[in-house]
Amino acid sequence: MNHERGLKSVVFKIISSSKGLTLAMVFIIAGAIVTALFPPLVLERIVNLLIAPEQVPLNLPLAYFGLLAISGLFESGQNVMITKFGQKVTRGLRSEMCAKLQYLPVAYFTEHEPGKITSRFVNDVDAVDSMFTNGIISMFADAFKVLSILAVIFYKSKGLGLIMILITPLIFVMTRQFQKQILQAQLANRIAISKVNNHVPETIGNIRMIHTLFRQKYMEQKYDDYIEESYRATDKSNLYDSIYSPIVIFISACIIASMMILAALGGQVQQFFGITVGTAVAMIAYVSRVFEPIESIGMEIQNIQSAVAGIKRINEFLQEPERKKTDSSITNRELNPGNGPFIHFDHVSFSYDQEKTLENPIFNDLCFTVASGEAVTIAGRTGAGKSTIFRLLLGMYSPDEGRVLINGVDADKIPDTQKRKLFGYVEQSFHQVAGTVTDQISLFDPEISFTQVEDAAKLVGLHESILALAKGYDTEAEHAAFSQGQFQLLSIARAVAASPKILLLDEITANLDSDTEGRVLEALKRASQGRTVISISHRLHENTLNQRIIQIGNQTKEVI
Ligand SMILES: Nc1ncnc2c1ncn2[C@@H]1O[C@H](COP(=O)(O)OP(=O)(O)OP(=O)(O)O)[C@@H](O)[C@H]1O
Repeated sequence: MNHERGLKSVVFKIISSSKGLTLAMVFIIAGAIVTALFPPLVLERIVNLLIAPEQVPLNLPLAYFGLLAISGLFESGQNVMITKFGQKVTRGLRSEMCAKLQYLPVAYFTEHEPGKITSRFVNDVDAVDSMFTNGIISMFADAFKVLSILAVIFYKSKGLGLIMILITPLIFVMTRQFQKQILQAQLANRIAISKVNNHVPETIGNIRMIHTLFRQKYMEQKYDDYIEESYRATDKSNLYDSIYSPIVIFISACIIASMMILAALGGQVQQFFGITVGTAVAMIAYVSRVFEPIESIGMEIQNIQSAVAGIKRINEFLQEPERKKTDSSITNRELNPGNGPFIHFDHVSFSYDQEKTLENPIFNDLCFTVASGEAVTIAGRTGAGKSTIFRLLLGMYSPDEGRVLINGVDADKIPDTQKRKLFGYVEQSFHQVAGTVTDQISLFDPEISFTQVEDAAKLVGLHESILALAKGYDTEAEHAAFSQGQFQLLSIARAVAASPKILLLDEITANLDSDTEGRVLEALKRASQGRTVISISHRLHENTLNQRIIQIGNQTKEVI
């Protein structure tokens, strides 16, 4: 499956997978636009009959109320459908982005802060949602509403239609100006409020220093300035808000009054503007209906504008290059140790920064082998590249030159499906997942049975402690009061649960006291039986597993 495509094609895919919903939405929007035009036309007929004077058939007022009700229903339906459609797009987009995450190379996660990635999923997707629910679709619906009203007015009276066509863009420009001013004031208010919110904890946190250095007046003044800023901004926003409506009412009254005056004039003007009393009533109804969608279009444009940046960022995220393809034909059997070296770093050169590969590589022509069942320790100063060796072995990165081989197979070609049966990776600290104690060990892997989970816990000596918990293996991990050492044992159990051939141990006793360290090392000895073990250690004098040591770190040709 290709996940390297832009937002546009993802949205098209979501839309085409929900054709029924899209068609229903288009139908309901069209219904809302058309049905809103009818009630004033019926009113026109009623008034004309009353003026005639003629009997008004009962079905006309009934039709008027019926049409108003249908139009209201379509209007509500439109809102429901647009929201539903927006939710559908948002859900589809989030799941597409989540799938994309799985295909990104490890480097992406080191180069981008977690907060920023999360913000793509939360704020930026919300921006797309608001673009659909309160932006582009409603904007088209409102634009059609305005156009259809103008068309009916033009059809009824050319002169009045022309006046409306000339005035509508002016009303739109005025509305946008008001909205921009209100938005600016609201933004200024938000900034002022965030300053106020920061100021309070800052004052509390530094209260002793403020007293000692006699800065009370200064802090008080700053607080007053911020709330004054917020007060002014709110005041401005309220002012624009409160004068907009009377202005609109005044303009609409002026339009209606001038229409009526022109319609009442005689001669040539009468021909151009002339309307019946009934039509005049209908025109009044139409004019008052045209302002609402114009105001909405302004807000929708604003929503679209503020969504643009988020949409751009999501687009970039979706188009991020994905990690190298693995070879799905590689089977577990191919990774069973054979005659040659089990692990082979074959003249490996590597640098994280591709542009500086030649100037400053982490490894330059690194060579070493590890036999099956052997236990080795990688040693070297901080930053020498010990963890990088693990990352290359796990296939997270590819060497710039040379090959990293496991039983003759390139490590970066090994598919994810084989990794757990091949590697058990124990890190310095335990990373808990949401779930039970069993889940901590199995990591929700359906191929790991409960017996395997239990065996792993027994192997590391945790079985009894787990049974002592309120719900044993079914205890939620957050309610299991494990010590740091027990968490590290859990980490080893997790690593060996799938019976991997290779154990990678990254400074696993670094954060433990000597007593706990002893227990963990004992568990480790048991877990290492029959496996190839590579450890990273700073404390070589404590190399209790009596392993061969591979020293790295002089950045020159290294053959070990
Ligand atoms: N994702 C990364 N992107 C760029 N540089 C990195 C990345 N990870 C590590 N490095 C750099 O590569 C070098 C080797 O890092 P590595 O973590 O392999 O060292 P280490 O020997 O395990 O260090 P330590 O003993 O401190 O854990 C360091 O200079 C580190 O800053």
